[in-house]
Amino acid sequence: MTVRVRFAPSPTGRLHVGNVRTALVNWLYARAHGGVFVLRLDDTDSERSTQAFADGIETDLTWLGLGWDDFMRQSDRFDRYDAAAAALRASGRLYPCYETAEELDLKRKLQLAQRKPPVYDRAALKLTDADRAAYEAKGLKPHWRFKLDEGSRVTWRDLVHGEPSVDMQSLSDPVLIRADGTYLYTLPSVLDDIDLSITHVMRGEDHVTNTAVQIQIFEALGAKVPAFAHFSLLTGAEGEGLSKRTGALSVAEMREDGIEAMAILSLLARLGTADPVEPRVSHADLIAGFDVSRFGRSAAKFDPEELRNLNAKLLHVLPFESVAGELRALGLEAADEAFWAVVRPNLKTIKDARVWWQVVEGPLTPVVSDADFMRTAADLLPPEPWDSETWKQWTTAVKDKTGAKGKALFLPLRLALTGLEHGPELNVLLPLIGRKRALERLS
Ligand SMILES: Nc1ncnc2c1ncn2[C@@H]1O[C@H](COP(=O)(O)OP(=O)(O)OP(=O)(O)O)[C@@H](O)[C@H]1O
Repeated sequence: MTVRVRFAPSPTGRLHVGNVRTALVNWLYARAHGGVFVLRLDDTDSERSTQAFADGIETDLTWLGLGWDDFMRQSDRFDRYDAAAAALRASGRLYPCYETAEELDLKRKLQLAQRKPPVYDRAALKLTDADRAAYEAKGLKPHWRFKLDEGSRVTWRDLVHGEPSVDMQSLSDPVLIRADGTYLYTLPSVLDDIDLSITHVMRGEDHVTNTAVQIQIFEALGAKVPAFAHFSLLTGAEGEGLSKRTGALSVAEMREDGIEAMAILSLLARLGTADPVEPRVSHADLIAGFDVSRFGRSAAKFDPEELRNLNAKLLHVLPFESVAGELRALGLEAADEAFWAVVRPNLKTIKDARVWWQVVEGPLTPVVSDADFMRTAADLLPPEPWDSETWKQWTTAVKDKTGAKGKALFLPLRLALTGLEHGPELNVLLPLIGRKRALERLS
């Protein structure tokens, strides 16, 4: 059996890290099992879904390297949903209800006052044809509820949650179709999963109750029920919930800030597991380290500070080939492997490379406090070619001549050569700066 999984966001905002964690576990599960990863846009809500957000989701996934093998868009499939709804009506599992929101609210309040669970009382099932005709004559349109098989608990084997079990008597028959004829998420999602032959539905814990309901819909439609995995939801660093609509912790913003896709993925692949977070340099590395059984049920916090630290750690080990494109995009076309090897231990984000490129290439304003000292140092600069020994030879000569040592020797030279107090090791930086520019800066 080929594993087939899907990531199904609604195009109502840019992806946040919680969405991406769900996309990532699906993608990794597909790749680790030689399976198929489907991107499905849940865009039945035409008021909040936009093409721009759909494009944004594709841009984000592509940038993250989470490519999809198949694509589906719910707004293309209303005929299919209508046909399935008709079949459910015919079998008596989908029934029309005419209560207004106010009436339902009142019912709930009464039930709560009587210490009863606020579950829909199925009054609509008792309506006669004449009652329904009377509602229609008043211009009322029905919403449609799925009749749950309330006799039993629904239980399933969950790759993360063990064996969750939902008491169906505690649930109201869910509305599948609103009075304006639009579909809620529940039914289209099941039909898409059936038609895409999805074998594993892997999503956030926000869907556990949906799953119990959807299992009954799969069964009512005579379809095979897929396996499920519900991952704990990621929160922000303070435990706050995430929503695409607020735009917080969006990957688009992280990319703007110069964070590496692999840093985001490395962190998300480990949050919610007991395994240590470590930088992964490639997708192949992530796949090799992936094990769905490592994910636990406790909520996991996403800390932007942890991401920034991991990003720095990752940059320190990334080979030049992995960043050549990014350096070009920053306008550093001539940056080469030697430059990368020298500067990468000093980077927090790739954007910092621009600072060091300017330190190497100039122009910069040297900081010179003692002109005589610099003149002496300039006179002692060895002839080229330079290598990583040159700095030591030169500073030893300057020390012997001037008597300066330690910080008093190195800091003025660094300030003159780079304009900055800190930075890459000068033994490797000096050969990149070269004799001509070094002389200009010392004088
Ligand atoms: N905080 C989260 N952590 C992990 N997964 C999440 C989180 N929020 C949503 N998801 C998952 O992302 C997928 C896409 O969900 P959805 O488009 O509803 O995202 P959302 O952020 O809740 O959207 P919106 O804010 O627009 O309602 C679902 O599988 C959902 O379970």
